Amino acid sequence: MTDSKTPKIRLKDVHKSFGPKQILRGFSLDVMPQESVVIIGGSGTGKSVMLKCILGLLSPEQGEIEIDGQPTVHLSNADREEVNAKIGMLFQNAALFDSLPVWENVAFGLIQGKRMKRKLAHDIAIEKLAQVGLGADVGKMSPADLSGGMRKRVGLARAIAGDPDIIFFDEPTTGLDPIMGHVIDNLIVKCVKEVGATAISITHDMPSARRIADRMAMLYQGKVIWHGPVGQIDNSGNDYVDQFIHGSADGPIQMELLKL
Ligand SMILES: Nc1ncnc2c1ncn2[C@@H]1O[C@H](COP(=O)(O)OP(=O)(O)OP(=O)(O)O)[C@@H](O)[C@H]1O
Repeated sequence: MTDSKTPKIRLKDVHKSFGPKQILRGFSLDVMPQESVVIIGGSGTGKSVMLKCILGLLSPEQGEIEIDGQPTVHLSNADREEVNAKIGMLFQNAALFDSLPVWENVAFGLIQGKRMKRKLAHDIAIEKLAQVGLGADVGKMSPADLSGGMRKRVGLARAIAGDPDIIFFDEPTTGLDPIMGHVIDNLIVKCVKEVGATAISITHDMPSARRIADRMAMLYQGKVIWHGPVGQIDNSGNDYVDQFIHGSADGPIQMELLKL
């Protein structure tokens, strides 16, 4: 058990390079239990790399990542599996298997990871589909026959299927129209609350970020250069944040393309 003052997720001075390319250069961030933090930052700044480091898919060459106060960077495979079993994930493209019916996509982690009996996993999948507003009839369909918004709902149902402590949302509204994006944001907020999870999201969609974040953190040149409650984002006093949230081509952030 951990107390409420222990961050659910702590990244301390994380460095990650690929050859000569330094992507994370001292990334530090604490995410408190049941907090929803959105990471913003330009394309290619390392937001996905940061999530992959937390999941153990990439190994930082310096720094530490703690979950519930426990260091995770050098875990054995078995311990890593145990940590990752606490984490749900909604991928950018929902990453559904078209060869399996919707319910089995939702139940995938329960059957494969938790070795749950199919009947029980099926019933939980139907319950989770209901939580995201989809009926049992959708459970029998192929993901290939669903609209983009429905696929996102199914991805969300799968992310919450194992009642995770932590959920990652990777660009949850990409590819959706603004109204469906809003609906998915509301569902994300509702589901995260119902499960009692801690959430980290990465997105370029500022209206979505404002809806789902308690706090935002801006990544620039491998570090968190500003973080604060979502209500302070418009008065951050940080020129980089201002440029980013207004999507302005002029300002201190010089995109690689603009240098050409
Ligand atoms: N396995 C890898 N090998 C080499 N380079 C990589 C690898 N993974 C990521 N990178 C590089 O790291 C940089 C950051 O990538 P990342 O996907 O984290 O960016 P991002 O901030 O999530 O971008 P976007 O918002 O466009 O999705 C990019 O330059 C990318 O090419």
